Formats: sequence, structure tokens, C-alpha cells
Amino acid sequence: MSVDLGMPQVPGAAAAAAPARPAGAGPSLVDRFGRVATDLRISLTDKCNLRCTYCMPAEGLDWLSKDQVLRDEEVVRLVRIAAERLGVRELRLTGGEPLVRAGLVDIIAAIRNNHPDLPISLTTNALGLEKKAAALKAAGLTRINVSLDSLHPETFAQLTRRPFLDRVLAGIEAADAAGLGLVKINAVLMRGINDAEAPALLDWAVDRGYELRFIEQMPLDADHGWTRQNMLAAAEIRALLEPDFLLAPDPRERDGAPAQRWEVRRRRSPDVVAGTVGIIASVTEPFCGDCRRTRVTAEGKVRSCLFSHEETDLLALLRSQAGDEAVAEHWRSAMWAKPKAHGMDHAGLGGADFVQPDRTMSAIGG
Ligand SMILES: Nc1nc2c(ncn2[C@@H]2O[C@H](COP(=O)(O)OP(=O)(O)OP(=O)(O)O)[C@@H](O)[C@H]2O)c(=O)[nH]1
Ligand SMILES: C[S@@+](CC[C@H](N)C(=O)[O-])C[C@H]1O[C@@H](n2cnc3c(N)ncnc32)[C@H](O)[C@@H]1O
Ligand code: SF4
Ligand code: SF4
Repeated sequence: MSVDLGMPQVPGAAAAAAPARPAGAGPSLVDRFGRVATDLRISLTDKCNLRCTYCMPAEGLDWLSKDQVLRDEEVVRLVRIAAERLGVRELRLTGGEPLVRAGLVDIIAAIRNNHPDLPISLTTNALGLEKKAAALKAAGLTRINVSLDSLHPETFAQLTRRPFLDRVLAGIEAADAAGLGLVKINAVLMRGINDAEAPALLDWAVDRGYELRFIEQMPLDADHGWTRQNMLAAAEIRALLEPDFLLAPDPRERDGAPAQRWEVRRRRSPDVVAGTVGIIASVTEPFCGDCRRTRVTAEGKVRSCLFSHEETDLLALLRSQAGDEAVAEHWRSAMWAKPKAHGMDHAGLGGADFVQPDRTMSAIGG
């Protein structure tokens, strides 16, 4: 169900100081616009072994110290609080690169032990996945999404600043073989670099039964190099695919998902649905009215929106012997103040009044 965010659009208005959460708002992570967050995304680390140009600076970032990051048992506790008290029904583990987190398998096993039916997914660059896929599945991971922007070694290296395409492909195959499907592949198209590869990427994914999603680049890079004009918009991405594919809206319910899905038919065999492609059009076709996501950074800070300028610290509370309900209440208050869209009280990524958050995507978790 789409929530009507029919507030007046106030040019230049960042999310105004939110009124206090009313006492009768209930136990869920409801916000002041009536949206309810049921999808939790926790970042397990700020570190990464790639340097994707749209996400990280070439030199990396000042990594957090071990003590600044949520411990394994703190992650497990936060998930328990979210599932038992706040109505969270889905979990995604992300980063930075979650596979570099030493305790990843143990964290998943402990969460699975507490929550036999919780869908747990991972968003990863797949480096090292070849060796870990079977253990992740055995620990209780449900599904995996892998980021892959190019099938050409040189283009891959240009975008990620690392020559590791073969390892990523091996990781994807291992995840599929281990039963971590449906494997979804995330690709950010960059003008003049990998945009011409869009049809080939879709061909490759459809052949293997993976669900490819093209993501509009968002202004969350370290170098602040994003421009609206340079970004490939969803309509342009669909046009790039059209010479080779017929796209028809996927009849399945979108259900608040970032990706709008399309059934894919190859022009050479138009009667057969060959697969599905998703387009995540955060900029040109935003989906904030249906947003049901709550994020926790590796430092244990709640971000109610990907583009938030405010964060609410849970780590200090966890380490101060606070009880579960006190942590839950803090989290509820943070989510009540969730901005309407794109970190503001009106949608406007790239507009004159949009201010890019200090954190890069890698430090938020995607
Ligand atoms: N603007 C915006 N973009 C989002 C949001 N959530 C996800 N995205 C974008 O969608 C991309 C893919 O997200 P994933 O981590 O693969 O998760 P997902 O699409 O929710 O995953 P599935 O449930 O497996 O389909 C992210 O890298 C972001 O670019 C969101 O809340 N806001
Ligand atoms: C930040 S990464 C973290 C998980 C893992 N390292 C990976 O790459 O899958 C999560 C997702 O964010 C996407 N992403 C990073 N920077 C982005 C940007 N500026 N705009 C859109 N998506 C971005 C990546 O493509 C990836 O799919
Ligand atoms: S998109 Fe993922 S793999 Fe690429 S630099 Fe960011 S965190 Fe690392
Ligand atoms: S930009 Fe913020 S409100 Fe919009 S979908 Fe993303 S997280 Fe939700």
C-alpha cells in the first residue's frame, strides 16, 4: 500500500525538527507519515576490498577501530529487539563489504538460532564468496545479492579500481550452487564506461537464472562527482535494452521494493519470458512513499533514511546496560522523525536544496 505523502512542498526545507512521537503510536517503527519500517538493514563493517568509483575514494576511508563497531553479540541483540519488539520481518546484512567481517558466519548462525523463520539476505561484492558460500548457507543465510557492473575485466577494474572480476564470477557461481538463490545482481551504469554493456549484462544474467537490477547512480560517492545530467535515468536504461529485449511490467506486487521489475523477452523469441530485470530508479522514479527500511550503521547508529543528516546512536545505549525496551524506544523515536524523501521533507535528489550526506554509500550500507 502506498502512503500518501501529501505534504506541501517547501523549497529549501530540510526535514524539520520532528515533533515528539505520540504515546499512542504503538510498538512498530511507524513514522510521522504513516510508513512502517519492517525491513532492517545492518552494516557489519565500513571496510571494503574494492573501491567502486561511485561509492569509495581511491585511497579508502579512515576505517573505524574495532571498538567503534558493533560486536557480534550486539548485532544479534539488535536483530532480536527489532524482531521481537519493533515488528521487523526481514533482515539484510551489508557493509562496506560484509564478507570481510570475521564473525559473519557466526553472526548469521546466532540470528538464525533466535529466529528460525526470518528471511536473512546479504548484499556483497562476492570477493571471497567462492570459499564461504556453503558455510553461509549452512549457517542459515536465505539469499544473496551481488554487485557486478561489468563482465569485461578492464571495465570491471576501471569501475572498482581492482582487477578481481574472475573472483567475483566464481563467487556468484558458488552462491548459486550452494542454494543461495534467487541470486540478484546489482549493476550501477556509468555513462561512457559500462552503459553500452547493459544488454550483454542482461543476456548473461537471464541465461543463468539470475535477476539483474540496474541502479540509478545516487549522490553518495566520496568524491561528490555525481551530476543529474551524467546519471543514466531509468527511462534511458530501458531504451538501452529495447533493441534486444521486450520489457513488460511484471504483474507481481511490488510491495515496497526499490526495484520495479519487468518481464524480459528476447526479440528473437518474443513468445518466451526469458527472465526478469529490475530497475532501481531512486532519482527519477522515487519510491519513498512506500519506504519500509530502517538502517543501522556499523557503529550502531540508526539512519531512518539513506540520505538522513541525523543519526541516533544505539551503541552507547547497548553498552550502558540499558534494557531491551529502552533500546527499542530510542529506535522508535529515531524512525518517527524519518524524513519524507531523500533526507528532506520533499523529494529532490540533485535539486538545488539537496545536501549530500557526509557519509558515503559504503559507510551507510546501501
Ligand atoms: N533511495 C534508496 N535506494 C535504495 C534503498 N534501498 C535500496 N536501495 C538501492 O537499491 C540497491 C539494491 O539494494 P539491495 O541491497 O540489493 O537490496 P534490495 O533491492 O532491497 O533487495 P531485495 O529485497 O533482494 O530485492 C541499493 O544499493 C540502493 O542503491 C532505499 O531505501 N532508498
Ligand atoms: C554500498 S554496497 C555494500 C555491499 C557490498 N559491498 C556490495 O557492493 O554489494 C551496496 C550497494 O550499494 C550500491 N551503491 C554504492 N554506491 C552507490 C551509489 N552512489 N548509487 C547507487 N548505488 C550505489 C552498490 O552497487 C551495491 O549494490
Ligand atoms: S559498492 Fe560495495 S564493493 Fe563497491 S566500494 Fe562500495 S562497499 Fe565496496
Ligand atoms: S531515500 Fe529515504 S525515504 Fe526514500 S526510499 Fe530511500 S531510505 Fe526510503
